[in-house]
Amino acid sequence: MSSEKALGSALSHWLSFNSWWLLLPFIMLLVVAAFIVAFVLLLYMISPLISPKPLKLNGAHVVVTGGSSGIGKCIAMECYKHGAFITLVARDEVVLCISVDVSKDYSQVESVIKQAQEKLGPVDMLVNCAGTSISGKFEEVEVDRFKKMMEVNYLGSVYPTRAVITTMKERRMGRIMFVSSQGGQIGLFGYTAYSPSKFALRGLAEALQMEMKPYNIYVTVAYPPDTDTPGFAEENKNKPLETRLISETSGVCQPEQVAKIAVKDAVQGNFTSSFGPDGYMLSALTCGMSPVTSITEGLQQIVTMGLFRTIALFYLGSFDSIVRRCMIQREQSKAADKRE
Ligand SMILES: NC(=O)C1=CN([C@@H]2O[C@H](COP(=O)(O)OP(=O)(O)OC[C@H]3O[C@@H](n4cnc5c(N)ncnc54)[C@H](OP(=O)(O)O)[C@@H]3O)[C@@H](O)[C@H]2O)C=CC1
Ligand SMILES: CCCCCCCCCCCCCCCC(=O)[C@@H](N)CO
Repeated sequence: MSSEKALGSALSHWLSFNSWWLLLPFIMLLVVAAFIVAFVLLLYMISPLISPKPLKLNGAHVVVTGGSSGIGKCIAMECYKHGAFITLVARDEVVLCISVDVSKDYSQVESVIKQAQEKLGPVDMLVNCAGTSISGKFEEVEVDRFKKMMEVNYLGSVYPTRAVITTMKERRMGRIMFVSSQGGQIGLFGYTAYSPSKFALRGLAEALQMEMKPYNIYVTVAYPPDTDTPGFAEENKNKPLETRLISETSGVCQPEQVAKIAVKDAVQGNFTSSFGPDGYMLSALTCGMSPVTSITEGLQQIVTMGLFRTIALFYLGSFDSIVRRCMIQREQSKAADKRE
C-alpha cells in the first residue's frame, strides 16, 4: 500500500468513527461567513443603483445657458411649465436674459451667475446648453475652429458649472445638465472638431458626478440626435454629404421632444439622457464606467451589451460604405470635370 493511500484511509477512518461532528461548528461558521460575504458583495453592487430623490421643479431656480434659441429655449419653457423660475444665459438679449459669452472669461460668467442668484435665489438646476457646431473634412476645417469648439462647447459648460457648484454643495442639493450629442458618443465623418468637444463633456460629467454624489448633486448628460433648431439649419448650409447621410440614420427630433425627455431625466437624476431607439442603443453600448441610477438600467445594460454591439457592427459597415461611395462619386465627377 502506498503511503498516500494509507494516509487517506486513516483520515476517513478517523472522520467516520471518531469525531467528524466536531467539524460541524466550523462548517456552520464557514456557511455564515459565506452568507455575510455574499450579502456585503450584493450591497456593494446595489449601492450605486439606488435612485436619487427627484428634484421639485415647482418654485426651483433653473439657469439655462443657450436658452435664447433651439433646444435650450425649449428646455427653459419645459421647466417654466413645471413652475420653475428661469434665468436664460446667452449673448443675445431677450426676455429675462443675462447677456454673456460663456466661453470667454470665467470672472464674467461668475458675476452673471451671482446676479441671477441675487434676483431669483440659489440655482437648483443648471442646464449647459450653449453650444455650436462646425462640420467639414478634417483638412478643410480652419485650425482655430478646433480651439473655438473646445472653448464654446467644453469651457462654456465648465465655467457656469464652476460658478454654481459651491452653493449647490453647501445646500447639499442640485442638478447639472450637460447637452452633448450623439456625436459625443461616436466620432463621425465631418465632426473632427465638434465630436471631441462633446466627448469632453462626458469625461467632465463622470468625474464631477463622483465628486458630487455625496452632496446629493446629480449630473445628467443628454445625447440628442439631429434636432430641428436654428443652429441645425445653420449647420446644414455646408455640411459634408457623408455627415448628412450618416446622421440621417438616427433621424431628426423636435426640440420640444428633446427638452421634455432631458428635463425629466435631470429631475430624476439620471446620468444619461437619450432619445429614440438609436439613442437608447448607443447609450447602452457606450455606458462604460458611467454611473447607474436604477437597477433596471444596470440590468438592461448587462443583458443588451452583446446584442447591441452586434447591431452596431452592421451600422459601422453601412457608414463605411457611405464614405466609400461618396469618395468614388467625388473622384468620378472630378475626372469628368477634367475631361470637359
Ligand atoms: N440641433 C442639433 O441637431 C443638436 C444640437 N446639440 C447641441 O445642443 C445645443 C443647442 O443646440 P441648438 O439648439 O441646435 O443651437 P442654436 O444655435 O439654435 O442655439 C444655441 C444657443 O446657444 C447660445 N450660445 C452659443 N454660443 C454661445 C456663447 N459663446 N455664449 C453664450 N451663449 C451661446 C446661443 O445664444 P446666442 O447666440 O444669443 O449667444 C443660443 O441660445 C448645442 O450645444 C448643440 O451642440 C446636440 C445634438 C444635436
Ligand atoms: C447599436 C448601435 C446603434 C448606432 C446608431 C448610430 C446612429 C448614428 C447617428 C449619429 C447622429 C449624430 C448626430 C449629431 C447631431 C449634432 O450634434 C449636430 N446636428 C449638432 O448641430
